[in-house]
Amino acid sequence: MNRSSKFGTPWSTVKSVARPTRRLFQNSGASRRGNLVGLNFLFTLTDQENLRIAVEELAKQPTQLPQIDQVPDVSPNDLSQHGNNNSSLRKKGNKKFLISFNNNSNKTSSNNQKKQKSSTPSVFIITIEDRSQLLSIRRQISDFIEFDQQLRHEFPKSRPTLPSLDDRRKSFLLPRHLFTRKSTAEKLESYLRKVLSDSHLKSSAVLRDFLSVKSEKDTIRWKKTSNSNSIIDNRSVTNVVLKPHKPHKPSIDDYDLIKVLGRGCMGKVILSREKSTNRLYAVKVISKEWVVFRQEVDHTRTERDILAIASRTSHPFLIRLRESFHDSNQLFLVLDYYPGGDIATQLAKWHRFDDARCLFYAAEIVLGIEELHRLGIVDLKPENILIGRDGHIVLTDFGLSKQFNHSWQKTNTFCGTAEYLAPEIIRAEYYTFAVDWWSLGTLIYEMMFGITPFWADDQNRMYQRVLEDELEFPEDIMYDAISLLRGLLQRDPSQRLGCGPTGSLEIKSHPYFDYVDWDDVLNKRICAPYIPTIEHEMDLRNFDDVFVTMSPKLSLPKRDVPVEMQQCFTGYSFSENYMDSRSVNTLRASRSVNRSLADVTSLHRTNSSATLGCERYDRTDQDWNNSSYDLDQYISKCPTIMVGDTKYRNHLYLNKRISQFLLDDSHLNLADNSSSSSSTVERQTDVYPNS
Ligand SMILES: Nc1ncnc2c1ncn2[C@@H]1O[C@H](COP(=O)(O)OP(=O)(O)OP(=O)(O)O)[C@@H](O)[C@H]1O
Repeated sequence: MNRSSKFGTPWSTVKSVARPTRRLFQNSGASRRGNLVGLNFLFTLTDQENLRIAVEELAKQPTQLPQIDQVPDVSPNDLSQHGNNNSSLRKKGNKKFLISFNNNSNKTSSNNQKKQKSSTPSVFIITIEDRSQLLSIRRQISDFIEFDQQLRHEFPKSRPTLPSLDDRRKSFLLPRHLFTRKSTAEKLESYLRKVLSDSHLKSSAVLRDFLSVKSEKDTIRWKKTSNSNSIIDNRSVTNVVLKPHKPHKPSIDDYDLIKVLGRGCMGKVILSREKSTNRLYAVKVISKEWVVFRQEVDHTRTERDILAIASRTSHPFLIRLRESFHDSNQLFLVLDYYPGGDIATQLAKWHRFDDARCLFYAAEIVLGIEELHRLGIVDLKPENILIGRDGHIVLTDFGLSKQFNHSWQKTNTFCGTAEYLAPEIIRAEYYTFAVDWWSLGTLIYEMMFGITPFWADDQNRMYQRVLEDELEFPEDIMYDAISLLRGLLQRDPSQRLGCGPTGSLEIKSHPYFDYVDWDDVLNKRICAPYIPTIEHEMDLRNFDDVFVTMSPKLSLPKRDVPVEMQQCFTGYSFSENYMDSRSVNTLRASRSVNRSLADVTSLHRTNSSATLGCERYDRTDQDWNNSSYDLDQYISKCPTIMVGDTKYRNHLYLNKRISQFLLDDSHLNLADNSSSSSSTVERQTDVYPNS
């Protein structure tokens, strides 16, 4: 295929250089030299038609063997000497041949040559062109593999798979007519095309990082804007004056509000369509007026922080926050839309679930809670479990720290999910991750029997029952289920299932889950026993009519939020698209330093990824550098949790400690730390300047 004609790009100007590029993500000296490295190709995300992509393999550099005329002449006598280890030359006509008299060295040398040949990595030139820019970067296969792994981590659900890049075996196995030999470059090209045509992937930080300028050979050229005929401005990127990129500031105007899906204490959740991508999201709208006058600022900030932390990990069973922003009256959380409704609505419809459904949901919820605990988050609200189109669930709406408040009675008057509260919370004692295992026990009980174990008409009576009453079961229940529920609904948290030294493993290895392959659960390889009926995109039958018939319009505030109170919401904005390379690196680093972090924080169940939310919290905050006072104040207001024998102020405090630890490069032993952090600082100042 003639790529020049296909893309109209000056392929002839691309020189065949077969030098291996630096490893991707590994910022070497060049990266610290200036603002060249790390520069992004800001291709027009919505302008797919004008996006041109090409991948071409550079000719391999010939293996470096000694030049024939550099090898010294050897007398024929030398050839007869046995045991001569040195390579010698024999003349044959005009030609000279390299001969070795030592079998071993002969082998080694040819092995070395082979090795050298095969270890010379292929280098691919990726060219991407849109209306205004032309990107030309060099990557190796290993870079693609690393990129694919990053995507796999960030987007476990949907992403194109990196093709098998070695097709030799297939060529023997497949009949000839079925075997179409695609070059590696073509395979990589179609892989990249798929990535770039996925609206989520193409705006991800991982892709942004992959397509950024990493070495001096990588270039971005700007086309002359006056001429639409794809004329490239020949100035190299190094001498173009770089204007800081100001990302689009998200607002509710980016969405068409369609229908109300639900309503809670905090506000409405509205099914909305993002105008630029045509995708549906659930936008949670919270009135600032309500937040301020009900003194719920901390709660709303905590919710946003926890959502941001959870979004980082792309866990299959945790809701994903796409972005958050605010205007003068409202706060907005843009979440993935789950069309199957929530478990509460399902229970209202079916009253109780069959055994298979209970086991299926229980297993997925266990993994969701496990992940929350790994992130240092407690306080799961189990009634907030949403069902996806495929029947799998996600946990949402976690992190309302109202349940962490010491003055719990006061919190309770605000909005309660009292049925799931663990006895230690009701007794206003310090509590640990154990509270979530109690809540899980309550939820499984409810899914099995259609009623919570200590249900009562009157809330106070319910608390009393939670603290005192015997746990009762209907007669026809399986022994394993009874044993699991007794274990989870232990009043003494230290005796509760899941709270021993092996943590959640205690639950996962309980006989109730005997036939569960946890790896299959995590990878969603188990078919959901119930698939919600959804006939078309706008089918809202799984949501309560009471909400669906409400007006999706944003209501105007009855009174204005005082100007001085507006600053409470500084830094509320978040976008998953701005997870910069620092965060990616930190995430990678966090895995490698997990053990030492656990030592530092005495938090055996918290993983340092918890820092990411805090990092975002810090870094999206425009005035963060001057606002450590605010954070301290914020932390001081946060309720306390117990982790082992240590008392902590909520997860943010932990995050801050771990963040500081991570930011101290000496612990990390990462080559790319210093440079990546500097690029972050550059970029962070651009994020939502007015937020
Ligand atoms: N991402 C989503 N996809 C589909 N429906 C959703 C989504 N998020 C929320 N909902 C619906 O909206 C309802 C209310 O949402 P949510 O619980 O987050 O609001 P809230 O104001 O925090 O409520 P709460 O009173 O529990 O604090 C949910 O029960 C669910 O039915």
